[in-house]
Formats: sequence, structure tokens, C-alpha cells
Amino acid sequence: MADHEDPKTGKKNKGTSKEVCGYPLSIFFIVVNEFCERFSYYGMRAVLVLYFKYFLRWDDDLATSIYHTFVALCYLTPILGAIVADSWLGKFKTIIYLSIVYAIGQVAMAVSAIHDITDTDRDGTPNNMTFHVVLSMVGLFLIALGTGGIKPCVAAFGGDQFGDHQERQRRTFFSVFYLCINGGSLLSTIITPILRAQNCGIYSKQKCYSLAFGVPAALMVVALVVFIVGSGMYYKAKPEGNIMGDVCKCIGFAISNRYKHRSKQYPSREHWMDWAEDKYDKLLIAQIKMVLKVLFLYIPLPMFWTLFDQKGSRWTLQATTMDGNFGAIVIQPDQMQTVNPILILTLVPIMDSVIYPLIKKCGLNFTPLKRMTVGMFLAALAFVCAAVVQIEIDVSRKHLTYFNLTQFVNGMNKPVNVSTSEVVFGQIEKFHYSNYSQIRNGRATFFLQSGQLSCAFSRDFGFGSSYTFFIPSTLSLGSNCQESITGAEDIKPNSVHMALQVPQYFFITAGEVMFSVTGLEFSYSQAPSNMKAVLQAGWLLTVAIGNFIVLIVAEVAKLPKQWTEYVLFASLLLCVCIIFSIMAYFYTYIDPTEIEAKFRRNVGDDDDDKNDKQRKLEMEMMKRDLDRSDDEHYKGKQTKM
Ligand SMILES: C[C@H](N)C(=O)N1CCC[C@H]1C(=O)O
Repeated sequence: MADHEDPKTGKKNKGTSKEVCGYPLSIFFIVVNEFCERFSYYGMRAVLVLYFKYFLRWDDDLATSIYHTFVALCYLTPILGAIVADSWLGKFKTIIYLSIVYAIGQVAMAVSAIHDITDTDRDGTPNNMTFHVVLSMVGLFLIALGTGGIKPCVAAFGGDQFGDHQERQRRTFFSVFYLCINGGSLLSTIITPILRAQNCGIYSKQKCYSLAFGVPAALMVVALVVFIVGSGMYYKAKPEGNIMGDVCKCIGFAISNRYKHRSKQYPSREHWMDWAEDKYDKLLIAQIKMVLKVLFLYIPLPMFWTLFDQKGSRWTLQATTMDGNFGAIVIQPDQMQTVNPILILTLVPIMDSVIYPLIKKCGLNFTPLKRMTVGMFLAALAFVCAAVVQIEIDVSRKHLTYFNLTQFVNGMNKPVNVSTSEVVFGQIEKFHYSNYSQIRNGRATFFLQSGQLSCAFSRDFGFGSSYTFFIPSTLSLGSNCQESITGAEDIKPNSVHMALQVPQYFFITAGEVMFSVTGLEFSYSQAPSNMKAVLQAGWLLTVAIGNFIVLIVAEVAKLPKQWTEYVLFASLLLCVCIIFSIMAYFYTYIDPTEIEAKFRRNVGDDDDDKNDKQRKLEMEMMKRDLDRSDDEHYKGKQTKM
């Protein structure tokens, strides 16, 4: 696609052909790709913590730690992807290559979850756990590299498809992009827990983690194919050389030059980066200033993600101690996470078309940074709700898991075989008892068989309950098992309902819409043209650091009660929110294209015979512009916060 540049402003008009309703057609392939990729990522992530706990048999703390390390890695690798894309391969090729790595990682996860591979004694449990652990860790590493690497590129590549006459469409694109992320996330977090709950296996039937990972792997292949199909329609900005290398060298030079001229005899410069002017291009210095300004503002942001990403760990584990029976349907603990994308799909359109315009009508200037501050506050509120729910659970809790455990005592003078359609208790010798086995929530039917005797009985099981059933000595041919077999409730079912988690999901998601959707667009709009992916990666880095903070706080604080940990996180975010609002107050929005154009124009003018005085005056004005420039679409005049 052609890339027409206005020689005066330097602005690019890319989307001049193949438009549908004012949008470049290529956008369609990018959003579908994002939908499939997010399906793949979130589908796998939804069952990950339970895979660690029930397949690899790790304890809650190890499962939570590895889960957050993985998530952190997924958001750390964007910086690699961005550097490769902006400086070397370009966004298009980076997306293709890393998507292949990503798909391989997903396949490795699916294979690692096939218990039959090492189940030599065919008892349903793997005999070489090291194999499964190593393969799944390799898989997770490749996934982290792939998903993280392509993430900043896809968002920025989408933004690149719009010309400067399509500012409004580009902003809508970021909302639609976020809707696609959550559409994919919603479907996958419904589907993969269902797949996981199935029983599968060659020699023995176990929970089907391999299918729960296999379907996301297939979706990643679809994502790649869709992206390739659109390849003829994309605007592909050329990488501009090793931009990150130049940035580092330029910053290094500014610091060392400043140090060399530390004596009072040298006049100070307006900005410390101006010390690089002796060697580096003024345009590059201006661009670095823009990036640093935004990155500085990002410092407090990880705390939001620290709270946000506990949905997949602490909140899911919290749900395992709750009752998921919603009458017509029974919700699995990991399925509760679907509340987040459902609310996103509802709240994003409501915010964009009702709430924000209403706030604007009331004369309030609800700037991006104000939205992000409110988003943080709402996330803190969500954790207060989580703490209240936890207190409720602690008061009523008798049991730690959502599985039901059942055992049989054989009071007969002969052995008996007991099974359900999913679980085989095996042969129970006379006057002996079986081991406890896991039974699905809801109604289960047991089949008893002993010589000629064969009968069945059914019982309902509440979440987290445990039962012992007695087979009486009097049981004989023609007996009614439903009436003869009695059961004792060892552990009562969980009584706190999962619906109580909805308020905390509502607040965290409302917070996310204000914080994350806004932040995504803010990172694109405030980035210089050659560092769009890099700033997207900077934004995603805040997610990575947020996940590391979960690990650190949970390790260091080691609070005995879970609810106190929730309160601690809420308080920390509240403090950070106050700090961020102060920093945001001093931030002034810029239009990078305009600033860059001015610098470019100045280079052109250098060729004309301008006198020194005039040029100095212009440079002064440009510097002032850079520090104070306003963002017209947010207010029209200079805008703070
Ligand atoms: C699923 C979340 N609602 C969500 O959309 N995200 C969480 C981290 C950023 C964003 C994503 O890109 O996945």
C-alpha cells in the first residue's frame, strides 16, 4: 500500500486505498488474528494453575509462583519483540516468525499433558513426572517468547495501518482491538475448562488437560494463517535500523557529556538530554525525550497489574473453596474468570458510547490519565470486596477444594467391584474399605457388582464435600441399592456461593476498561513514529513487573490469613494511585508527528541560507513546544493530566 508523506508536516497518509466504512481493510485480518491468538493464550492460561496443582501435583504456593513467573515472562518478552521489529525485521516478519515459535510452544504443552506417555504401570498417574515438568516448562518458555514478542508488534502494526486523516478510526480501532482480545479470552475461558473436565486417555481416563492445551494450539495456527492471508493488504513500515542501540548510545553520551561538563563554568542546559546535542541529531533527542517522559509516568503502573493478574491465581483458588452450583449450570472455579471478558464486552461499548460522552457533556475533561487513575482506584476496591468474600469463606470453610471425595466400606462377606461412568474404585475385599476417589460435583451413579449381584444407586454431591458409603452385609441378589446403601457426610460441601465473586470482578473489570484500554491508545499516541512498538512494549513491561510484585509481596509478607493479603494489596494500590495522580497532573500531552515534522522541516531549512539568529529562535520554540505541546483531541488547548 502506498505511503504518501506530506512534505510540509511529515505526516503519512497510509490508508488511502481499500477502505471499508473509513477503515483500512487490512485491519480485519489483524483483529481476527488477535482474537485467535488471545483465545490461544487465555485458554491455555485458564487451566494452567489447575494443571500445576492436579496434574503436576504442585502445592498452591508453587503453582501460584510459577503461574505469575510465566505471566511476567509473557510481558517481559515484548521488549525483545519490539527491538527486533523496530530495528531489524519490521513488525510484519517479527509477527510471523514469533507466531511459529508460539504455536510450537502450545503443542509442547499439549503433549506434556498426555499422562499415558509415561504411565508405564497404567494406573492413571504419570510415572516420570520430570518428563512432564520439563516439557511443559519448555512449552511455557516458547509461548512466553511468542506471545510476548508479537504483542507490541500487533497493536502497533494495527495502529500503523491508519493514515493521519483517520485519527478517530484509529482510536476506535484500539477499543475494537480490546474487544477482540476479550472475545477470544471469553470463549476460551469457557471452553478450555470444559475440555479439561472431560476424561481422556489411552490406558486410563484422566482429566483431559492435553485437549485443553491442544485446542489453543490449533487456534494459534489459525491466527498465523489469517495473518498471512492478509499480507498483501498491509502497510508495512520499514524498520529504521538499530533504533534501540542509537537510543542507548545517545542517552549514554548525554550522561557522560553532562558529567564531563559538571563544573560551574559551563552553562546548564534545559534538559539533561540536551547534552547529547554535541553529537546526536536533534530529532533523535526530541524523540528520546518523548519516550522518557511517558516511561517515567509508567513507573507506578505495575501495581495495577499486580492486583489484576491475581484473578487467574488467588481468585481462582478462592473459587475452589466456593459453591459453583448456579441451578441450571454448574460453574467450574476456573470458569469464573470468564466474568472478566464478559464484563469487558459489555463495559467497553457502554463507556465509549454513553459514559465518556456523558462526562464530556457535563463539561468535565476526563483525560486519559484521569481515566487511568480512576481505573486504579476501582481495582483497589475490587480487592476490598475479595477480602470480604474471603472472610465469609473462612468463617464457613470446612474443606479446601472443590473436588468431592468418596470412599466405600464393604461390610459383605465377599469382594465387591464399585465404579461410576468416570471413576473405577476397583475391587474392595470383604470387610475392607477403598481409597478416597474424586467425584464430579452434581449427581453421580455408582455401579456395584459382586458375583451374581449387580445394582446401582445415585447421590448428589455438593462442592467440596466428602462421603463414606457403607455396603451392608445384608446386600444380596435383588436388593435395592438406592435404599440399602447408607452414606455418612465426612466433610460438608462449600457453602459460600461463587456469585459472591461477581462484585470483585465487576470493579476490577471497570478499572481495567479505564486503565488498560486507555493506556494502550495513550502509549501509541504519545510515541514517536519510530518507537511505537517500543513504547507498547514499555506499557506491557508494567504488566510483567506487576506479576513479579505478586511474587515478592506474597513471599515477603507471608500473611497467615488470605484476606489480610487482599487488604494489603488494596492499600498498596491506593497509595500508588495517589502518587500516579500527582505525576499525571504534571504531564502535558504531545503530538509526536507534529514535533517530528518541525524538526524535519528545520533540517530542510538548513539547506537554505538562514541566518544563525533566526535558527536559534526556531529551535527555542521547538523545545518549548516539546515540553508544553498539547493534544488537540483531548482538549483543544494545553491539557494537564
Ligand atoms: C483479558 C483482559 N481483560 C485483557 O484484555 N488484558 C489483560 C492484560 C492486557 C490485556 C491483554 O492484552 O490481554
